[in-house]
Amino acid sequence: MGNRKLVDSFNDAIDGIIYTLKTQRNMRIHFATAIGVLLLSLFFKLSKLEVLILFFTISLVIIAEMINTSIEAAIDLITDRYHELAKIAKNVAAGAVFIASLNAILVAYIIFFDKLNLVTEIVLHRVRQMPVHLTFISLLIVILIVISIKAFHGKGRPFRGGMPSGHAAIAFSLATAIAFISENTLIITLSLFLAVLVAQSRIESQIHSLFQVIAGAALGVCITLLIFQTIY
Ligand SMILES: Nc1ncnc2c1ncn2[C@@H]1O[C@H](COP(=O)(O)OP(=O)(O)OP(=O)(O)O)[C@@H](O)[C@H]1O
Repeated sequence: MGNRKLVDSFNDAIDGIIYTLKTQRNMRIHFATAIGVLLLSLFFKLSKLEVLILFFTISLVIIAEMINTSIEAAIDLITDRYHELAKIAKNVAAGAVFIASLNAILVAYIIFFDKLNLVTEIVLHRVRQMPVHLTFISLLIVILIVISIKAFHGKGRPFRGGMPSGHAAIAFSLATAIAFISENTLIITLSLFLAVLVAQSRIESQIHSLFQVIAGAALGVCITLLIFQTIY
């Protein structure tokens, strides 16, 4: 009987985690980020202490999100009307998640930045030295895919709708150029973030589909890469 109760408690706890994952978009983002960071950590020689800090940081964000969800549910149980105290309770809980997430960004930056910067330099150098014909082939593949899809679903003008997204092409072309010029992980991350924002805004405003944006981004990257391999 005692054993069964323990199993029940485990099941309830896991149900709680699954509920949060199913209902909270932020929790899905935390999970995806945690998986990405853990995968990344496999490629670097982290010390025991660094791994421990990583585990604690990931746990802290997930625990904060779960307590936030729990408080939201408790408040919604008490009232579905506007109440200043309900607002305070929910905002404070959300603030806790925000602090845990900021801490996670700081920890990731401190643990990975130096290691990533070295890898960035090596990767950029290798990509630049890559035989030009490989980039030409990649570009040709992207162009053929774009033309084929345009032939079947052709609509839109070069800078408004249709295939591919011109904005995504330019944004990712600039991000690629910035990567080669700066060779700095932080600057590359920030410029990629801007490019992704541009792409996301095209999808959100329903001017382009995800696929059109990806095609635009691929074109932008390939063309800029070619320029850097041959001219710059
Ligand atoms: N009953 C209420 N009275 C007053 N303000 C509320 C109430 N319910 C929600 N709010 C406000 O709306 C915000 C969002 O609350 P909601 O319950 O929709 O959480 P959510 O969208 O899941 O947020 P989170 O992204 O933090 O998980 C709260 O932070 C609070 O400012």
